Amino acid sequence: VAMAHLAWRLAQRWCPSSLQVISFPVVQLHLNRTAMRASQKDFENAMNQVKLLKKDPGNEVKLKLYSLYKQATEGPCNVPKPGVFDLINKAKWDAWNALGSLPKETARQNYVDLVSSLSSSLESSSQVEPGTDRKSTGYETLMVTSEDGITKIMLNRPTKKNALNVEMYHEIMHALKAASKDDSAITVLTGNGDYYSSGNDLTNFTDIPPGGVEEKAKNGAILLREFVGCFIDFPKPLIAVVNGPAVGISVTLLGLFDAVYASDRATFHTPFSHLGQSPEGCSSYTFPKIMSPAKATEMLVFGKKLTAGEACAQGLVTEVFPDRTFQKEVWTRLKAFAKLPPNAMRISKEIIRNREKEKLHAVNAEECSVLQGRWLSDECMNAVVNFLSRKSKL
Ligand SMILES: CCCC/C=C/CC(=O)SCCNC(=O)CCNC(=O)[C@H](O)C(C)(C)COP(=O)(O)OP(=O)(O)OC[C@H]1O[C@@H](n2cnc3c(N)ncnc32)[C@H](O)[C@@H]1OP(=O)(O)O
Repeated sequence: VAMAHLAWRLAQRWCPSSLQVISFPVVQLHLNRTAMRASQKDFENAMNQVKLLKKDPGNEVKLKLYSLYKQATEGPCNVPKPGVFDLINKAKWDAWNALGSLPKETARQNYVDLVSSLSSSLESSSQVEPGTDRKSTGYETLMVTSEDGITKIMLNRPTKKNALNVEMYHEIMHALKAASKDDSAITVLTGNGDYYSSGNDLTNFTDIPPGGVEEKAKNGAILLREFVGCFIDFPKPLIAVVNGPAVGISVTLLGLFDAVYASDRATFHTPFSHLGQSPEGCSSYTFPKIMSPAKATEMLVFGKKLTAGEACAQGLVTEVFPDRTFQKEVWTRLKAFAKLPPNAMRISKEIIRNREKEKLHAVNAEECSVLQGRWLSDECMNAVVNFLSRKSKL
């Protein structure tokens, strides 16, 4: 009820017309002109594009635009948190604050990317020519764009640190299936905001079906198996652009990527024992192979959090970049990769991965079955309850 009320209040305040709503940060842009540096022109173009949007992008997107704008121009949230009853300003504050210490440059880039995806998605689909560069949305929890031979799947719940809710699992599977068939050469997974992903959304455990917790655990295991299976079978080069901290399943899956580029702000944390859970994403097989059994045990059993540099030294991360230049350097490199002959890349990936596939599917099935049992354990239930009742964080 509170959320519906908030959405209604936001709509009332911000939506007399989409231009009026979204032009709010444009005005401030001019006041903050001096804060702009290298990509000021792109940023200003993006602000202008926003004014030309024909359809209202919705409150969630407007909050994102607002927070990225504030972060890009003023840096991390620097104003006191509004009171609980000041719903609109609290929503805006929450969105801005959720960006944490995201650098101004990255916020500007994310703003430009977001506007770019909106400009395309909110126009008539008849303007999209088959075979040309395109951007697609229709996703609630992702931003998916396809250009320069790269399909980019961006996890897009920054206010929840890109935690994977059930909808996001389904949308990622859908986006991967679409990417496997589109005309892009490579596919990239990344996160919007200051986190890459905080892993499984722990509120996934709260929606109990009529069959009770057993049915919930069984459904979770089926979903997880299908989800991880999509990564095992993905046919094109799959690259993770780890823009910030990664937790849980967002870390374990990295063992199934073809390359992992990380900002030096990223950390890698798999606190399964703390959560009464056990490894997934085929990490019980890939991690010992990648980094040695003992190092894998430190991560997967003892929950040791690695810095980006440590993860790179262990072979989980391919290369680490300074956060300041991360986006620019990585995307320049990816654009060059995407120009390589796509069939050759696909075939080379196949020959590297194929002999492992059967094993990976078997490991996935076993991990899901073990996890199904863990989700019913007191250890796991207590950990989830503690998080949800704000008694614990990682
Ligand atoms: C069906 C398939 C299942 C596959 C299983 C996979 C296993 C895993 O992935 S295990 C890993 C699970 N993840 C966690 O345990 C992380 C829990 N989150 C945290 O400890 C903290 O939120 C954080 C350390 C990630 C960030 O702390 P910080 O203080 O910077 O920010 P917060 O105020 O806590 O977060 C903002 C906002 O986001 C919500 N949130 C963040 N992560 C999650 C999450 N994993 N699940 C649910 N909600 C999450 C957090 O509650 C805040 O929400 P509110 O603003 O509404 O309070």
